[in-house]
Amino acid sequence: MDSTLGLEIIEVVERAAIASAKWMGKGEKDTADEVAVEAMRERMNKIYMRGRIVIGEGERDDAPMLYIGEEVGICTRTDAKDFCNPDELVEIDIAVDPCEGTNLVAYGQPGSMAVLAISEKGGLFAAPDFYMKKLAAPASAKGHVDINKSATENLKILSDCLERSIEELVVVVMDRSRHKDLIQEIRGAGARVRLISDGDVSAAISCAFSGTNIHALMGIGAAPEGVISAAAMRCLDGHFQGQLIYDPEIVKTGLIGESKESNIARLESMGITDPDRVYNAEELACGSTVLFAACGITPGTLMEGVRFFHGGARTQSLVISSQSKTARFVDTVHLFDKPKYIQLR
Ligand SMILES: O=C(COP(=O)(O)O)[C@@H](O)[C@H](O)[C@H](O)[C@H](O)COP(=O)(O)O
Ligand SMILES: [Mn+2]
Ligand SMILES: [Mn+2]
Repeated sequence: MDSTLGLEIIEVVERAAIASAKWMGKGEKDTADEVAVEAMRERMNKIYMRGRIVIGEGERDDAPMLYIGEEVGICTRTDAKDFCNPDELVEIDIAVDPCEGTNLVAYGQPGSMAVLAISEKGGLFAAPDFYMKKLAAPASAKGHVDINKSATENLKILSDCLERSIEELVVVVMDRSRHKDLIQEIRGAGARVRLISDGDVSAAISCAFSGTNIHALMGIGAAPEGVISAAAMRCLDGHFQGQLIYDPEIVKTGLIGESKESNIARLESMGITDPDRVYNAEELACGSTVLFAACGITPGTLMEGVRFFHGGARTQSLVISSQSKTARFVDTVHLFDKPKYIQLR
């Protein structure tokens, strides 16, 4: 994969984050999402690449942009042969969430980001628009904790791996009724729970960074977000496991098809014959090279949000590469229109 891609995708997530941040706190989640999609797509189509969206805007809501299967990049244009040699370029698959945490942006809450993951063709699991049970934990617990074990058992293991008491552990769980028992169990085991209303990508990746005070993510979120989280965790060597959830009874909220049976049939039509399979990060993001980029929209555990000043904005992004084995925090000043000054922080 071209190493300059790592630089180009920083701008892709930055543009999406800036566009969305303009709608921060305005209570209009759809607009905050739409402008991020538009900005991401526009910048992506300027990159010298042959890309295809494998995780994108709604499978079900017939989204006009960054839809699953959409080809992106200069070298996918019909006139591509006039200025590039598409045959020489590796075909890449892209998973995007231009506005991860639309509610967080709309209501001015922390933890939203513009995010994407890239790998060569076939390198990312094309997750259906279902739910996923997730377990994320730091690298030292990788392969020791297990999604098939109870929360109590995993907390004991985590406590040993991190050499701290269970009381010193913080577990992020999405604040949903489906997690009532899970939350009770975690608290009962002695750990502390951080409930989030949205944004489990940020929570999953935060587990890989010491100092975030997040030691695990447990519970059920969306499957596409699971693949994006897995891409980052695979590069960071963190622990991530995901299991598709296709039973509407378990999820209790959201769109998840009519019945368990029809969902199993849908998974089968996609080639998923074992719907209960547990996938690890290396299976969800199996490509030989994986790139991940995110830019904070509102401030979060990992990144600052977009800060506007007269004539410009300052952003913070995180770019992770399996190839260069780096996690880069990129601080960028964007000059829009003859700024009166450049904000230092
Ligand atoms: O919070 C989220 C919303 O993402 P977005 O729609 O891109 O703003 C994600 O982090 C969650 O993973 C997920 O979408 C959520 O768990 C869906 O669950 P629910 O709200 O219960 O239907
Ligand atoms: Mn999302
Ligand atoms: Mn989104």
